[in-house]
Amino acid sequence: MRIEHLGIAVRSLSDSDDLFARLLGKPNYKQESVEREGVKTSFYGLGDSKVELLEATNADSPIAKFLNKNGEGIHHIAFGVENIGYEIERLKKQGFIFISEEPKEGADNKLVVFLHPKSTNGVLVELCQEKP
Ligand SMILES: CC[C@@H](C(=O)O)C(=O)SCCNC(=O)CCNC(=O)[C@H](O)C(C)(C)COP(=O)(O)OP(=O)(O)OC[C@H]1O[C@@H](n2cnc3c(N)ncnc32)[C@H](O)[C@@H]1OP(=O)(O)O
Ligand SMILES: [Co+2]
Repeated sequence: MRIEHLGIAVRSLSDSDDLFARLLGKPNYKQESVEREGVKTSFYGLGDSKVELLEATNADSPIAKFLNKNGEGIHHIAFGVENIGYEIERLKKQGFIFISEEPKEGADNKLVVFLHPKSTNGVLVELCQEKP
């Protein structure tokens, strides 16, 4: 496993794109919406990892709920894995709780699943695998 990306919840993608481009000294390499998750994302490459900015696209989005409760900030950590099915089975046997055990299409050509923060010390964990 490695840290594939850090997800950061933001209120305005355009304002935060401006901020992160200045912070990291380079522009984002893509924006992509994932309607199922109710998010619009913006990605920055950072060595072997990425920063994923997340703006809510509707009021029911997990990002809208998170922003209402916590304000802007780190929303999740995503671990990159080679075989997501294998990791789901391995972690289930260890007692970890998945929000859904079915990998779904994420952003940036990935299959993704989430572990519930209640089973991971209050941190929302995403597993992601490159789409075959
Ligand atoms: C773009 C696709 C993909 C990618 O390719 O990278 C993404 O990153 S999508 C990112 C957005 N999608 C998700 O976050 C999906 C997974 N999340 C969920 O399913 C839900 O957010 C949740 C974690 C199940 C919580 O939903 P819900 O129970 O409806 O919300 P509550 O507000 O009632 O929270 C319950 C409980 O959970 C705590 N919580 C919520 N979000 C987080 C978080 N990001 N990190 C840590 N803890 C979180 C919340 O504080 C509540 O705790 P208690 O108050 O103690 O009960
Ligand atoms: Co993510």
